[in-house]
Amino acid sequence: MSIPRPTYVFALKFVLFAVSAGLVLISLEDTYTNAILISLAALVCGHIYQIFVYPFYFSPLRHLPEPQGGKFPWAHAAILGKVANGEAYKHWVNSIPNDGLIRFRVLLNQERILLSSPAAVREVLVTKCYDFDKDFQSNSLVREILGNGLLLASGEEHKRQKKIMQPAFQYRHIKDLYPVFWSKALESVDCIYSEGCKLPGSKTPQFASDWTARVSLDIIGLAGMGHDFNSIQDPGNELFKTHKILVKERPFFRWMALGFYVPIYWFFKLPIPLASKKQTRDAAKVLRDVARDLIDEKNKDGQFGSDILSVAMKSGGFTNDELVNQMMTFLAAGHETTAVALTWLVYHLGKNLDIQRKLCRELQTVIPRNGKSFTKVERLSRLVERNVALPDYNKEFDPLELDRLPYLNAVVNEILRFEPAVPKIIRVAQNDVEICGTMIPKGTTVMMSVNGMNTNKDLWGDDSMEFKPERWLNEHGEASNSGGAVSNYANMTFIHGPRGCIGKDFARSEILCVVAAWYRRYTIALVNADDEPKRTGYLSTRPADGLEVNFFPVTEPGTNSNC
Ligand code: HEM
Repeated sequence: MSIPRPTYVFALKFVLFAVSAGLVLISLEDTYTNAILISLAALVCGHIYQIFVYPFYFSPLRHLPEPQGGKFPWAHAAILGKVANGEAYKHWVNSIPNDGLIRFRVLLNQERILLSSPAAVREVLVTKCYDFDKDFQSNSLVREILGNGLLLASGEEHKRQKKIMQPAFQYRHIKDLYPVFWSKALESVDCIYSEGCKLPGSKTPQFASDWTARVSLDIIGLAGMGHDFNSIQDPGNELFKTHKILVKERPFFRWMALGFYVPIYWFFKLPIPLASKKQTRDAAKVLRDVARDLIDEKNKDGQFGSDILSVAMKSGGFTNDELVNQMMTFLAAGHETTAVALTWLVYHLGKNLDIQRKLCRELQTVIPRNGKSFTKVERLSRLVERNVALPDYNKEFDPLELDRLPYLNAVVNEILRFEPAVPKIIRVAQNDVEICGTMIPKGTTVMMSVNGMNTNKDLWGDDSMEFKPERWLNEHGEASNSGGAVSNYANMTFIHGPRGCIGKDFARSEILCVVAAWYRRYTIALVNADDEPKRTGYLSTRPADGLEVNFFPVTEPGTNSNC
């Protein structure tokens, strides 16, 4: 169970103190005016102490390095509000000299800690994981939509749920899902061809984010719960539209951002009719009903597939309501994140056409044009292409082979490092607890900058700010698992420890399949290649304009290959 932050506790104590001081005076002197004046004075003094005295003269965090600026009343929140989600933390981690901890302040000088070293991150995420919990306010708001699933559960309840769900996400099970990932990826290739593929020179661009959302929703629907949302074929269908309402950052979710600075939770609980709140709840109900029907169906006919829901049901560890909560959690945590990662991949390969060509060439050596089996023409064209390994032409293509393609894996690892879909992590100290020898008072909010750590020069080398898949290859062109980083904690994309992303292998394999299918068949060119896209989003950060691209078919390997 999380707790409110120190400032609110402090303010509450002073209100109580002021009111009781007032009551004592009323009973002693019976003069209401004096009593009210003294109560007010106590309140004002308390707040002056908390805002102007404590953070600078008494706080155990006062000696830590701070970013520049930070003027009253907004303090460093003024900077956080001006730049895209997570960008200020990234800058601070990479520019402020520190020993692993940075202090910053938000509205009315409330103190926050930003972690910047592997040792500090390790303490919070691994060795003292349950001394820190997720943010009480945002969790409570999101829990109304998703239920108390794995993402939001705390303490012992979280341990119980993770133990039951873990087997469904182990790689030995994820590899059974490759055919689902691959068939959906191929379906999107065909649909892009009929809806959006352009011959060179024609100009009707597509939005990359639209295709990444469609393909990733179908994959999480089918591989997660055995249900085809059919959004690749039919983006106008009701379920796709409903899911869009849920993941779109409506004002409902923006309240969470405000909650970082002021205690909005209780206000939000008041029965004030807000259109966005109702719309989000209605959309959640539709999806919960779909999940409930699927569970009932599976229970009735006893047919369990290889999807995550079936595996969870077979474990027998969850009630039906808990299963619904888990499905809502996977739909929320597993859709937008992979869609965003894929969109950024399209952007960076659009900026780096040489990387795109190298990837395409690797894919053409092993994947048949139709993604299934090699045709006679392909066999012939490969014979004329020199230095191309000859695949076994009689075999159906097995998507598990993608795991063995070094450049494809390097490109996917690099996009996950360079553009982590979740750029910042928030925790709240549940007790007075030390991080790297500094005492952190109970209730302090602790931030981790995922994109800051992922691009830190000290951890990744001087080229840390470049998009460079080659860092994931050794000198023989074979896969290198660390990407050259000096610590395991340098790569924070899926974080670490007991609360690390359970969908890590699922997401990687899904992205691998979609990228292989798309770049095997298309060159994807940015419409505005010279513009840096504006970033938007509170939970994940994506290109604000949806990223306009053109899909051009690549020619087959042979003397005239265009990739
Ligand atoms: C590129 C894709 C993804 C990224 C970058 C990502 C990242 C993350 C991160 C950073 C967390 C930790 C959040 C926190 O503790 O504050 C997390 C947790 C989680 N993710 Fe993912 N995720 C991805 C894909 C997925 C997928 C595909 C699924 C499910 C199918 C999934 C399910 C979850 C769940 C259930 C948790 C909570 C785990 C726990 O608290 O024990 N994620 N993810």
